[in-house]
Amino acid sequence: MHNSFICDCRMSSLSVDINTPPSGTENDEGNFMQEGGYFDDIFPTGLELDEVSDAATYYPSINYRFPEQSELRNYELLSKIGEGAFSKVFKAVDITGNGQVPVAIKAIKKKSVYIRDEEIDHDPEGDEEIKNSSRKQIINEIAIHRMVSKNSPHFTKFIDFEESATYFYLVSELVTGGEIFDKIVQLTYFSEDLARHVITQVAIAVKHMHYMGIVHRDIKPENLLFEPIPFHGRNGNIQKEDTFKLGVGGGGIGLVKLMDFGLSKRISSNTAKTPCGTMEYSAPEIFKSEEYSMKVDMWGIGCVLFTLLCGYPPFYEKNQSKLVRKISKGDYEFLAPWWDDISSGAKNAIIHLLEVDPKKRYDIDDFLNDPWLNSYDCLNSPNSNTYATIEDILNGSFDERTENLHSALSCELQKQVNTIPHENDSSEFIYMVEEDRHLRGSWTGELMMPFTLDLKRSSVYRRRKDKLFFW
Ligand SMILES: Nc1ncnc2c1ncn2[C@@H]1O[C@H](COP(=O)(O)OP(=O)(O)OP(=O)(O)O)[C@@H](O)[C@H]1O
Repeated sequence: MHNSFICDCRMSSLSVDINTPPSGTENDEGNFMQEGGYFDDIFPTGLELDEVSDAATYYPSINYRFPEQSELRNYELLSKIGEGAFSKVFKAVDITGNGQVPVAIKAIKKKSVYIRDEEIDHDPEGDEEIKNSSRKQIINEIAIHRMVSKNSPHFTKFIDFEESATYFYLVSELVTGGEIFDKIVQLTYFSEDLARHVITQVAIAVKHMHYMGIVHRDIKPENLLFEPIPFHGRNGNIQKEDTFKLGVGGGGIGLVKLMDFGLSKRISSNTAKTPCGTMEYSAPEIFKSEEYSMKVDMWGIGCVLFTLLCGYPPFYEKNQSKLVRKISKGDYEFLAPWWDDISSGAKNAIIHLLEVDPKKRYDIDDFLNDPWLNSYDCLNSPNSNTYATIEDILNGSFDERTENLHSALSCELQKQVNTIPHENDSSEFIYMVEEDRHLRGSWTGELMMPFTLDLKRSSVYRRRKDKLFFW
């Protein structure tokens, strides 16, 4: 489903001047299409779906390097850096003079979103309804992305939005390290300190979301990106983690950012009912159709932590119904020899996260206070080069905000908590919901998101399984 993160920085060779807008599509103010769409107040580049659809015909047929470029107005796509089930993600630059820092653009083909809806909607009342529901999904993703990333470094920053006849374009901060998933593949598994470094930052991000009344619902290593820090594999071996430094990171992983809000949801009463997520990381209550809450994210954190520490996910079965049975019973093991050297503190944290009963499961504050999470092995080894050096600071791999994750945690949380709009005074979100009501057609409840069982890239698992087999 995802391509590896290959940051190819070559400029695309466009054969036309894409700074020149297509004729006949601008209004007097220079805005593309008619103003007044409900996106306009939320997103400066907002466009109305129907008006845009007609405009597609004005585009000259040009051989762009990427077809997604042809209808994109303000950015030039440079290279493809990722792919989701229904989208392609590109490295791009703003061509309107609003900054030269490269950004990431997720181009979602509308048709694929509509087809996905058709597959899962049992009784669609026609195209319009499907379009509206898809649009609602996208609005939801953008609004949540925009809200949560405003005041926290642990999310990819939301930057902009464009809509054309064929695509939704979501513009966000470009994170250059790649996915944590690929790091697990590269290193096979992480030291406990590096696992703490990653999962603490995920927990801070989740705390931020939960405080805003938003549940992410798709926490997995593929949705965790990182800013790189210099990496020197032990003895030149790139598959061995280097020294971990508190406040800096290790294994080439610095700041960690949570992304992909496609399944995120604002839940007012702390509960939600729509089954969704990536199967291996989904909590048992989802399969049991019970009401579930913010605690599903805690299960996701548990699955990620387990995977970071041993290199394979806690639940894996090719057969989906067997997988569901295993998850429902919380049937996982700390298999020897993989878990022999992993501390009881780490196992204890996982046991509390992978607790089948959501009422007994850790909530985000319980996890942030977990003793294992709040201790670092490197602090107990006097000879190790634990802290950031001048070199780290000079080469930018030192992140002041996380100078000492151990103590910065509470300070960071406090800072974030102070800037989070409280549930009741989140006018932006309320506004979005109000605007949603203006959608044509009726909105008939939530979509059932399909489970995506994708272990194609889980070479981690295969590698571990092979090793187990030959052990
Ligand atoms: N801001 C970003 N910076 C760098 N890479 C990114 C960024 N956003 C996305 N990517 C890359 O593109 C991939 C796909 O993005 P994303 O997960 O948002 O797409 P999706 O269609 O929602 O995927 P999925 O099918 O998992 O839901 C990511 O896994 C990541 O490798």
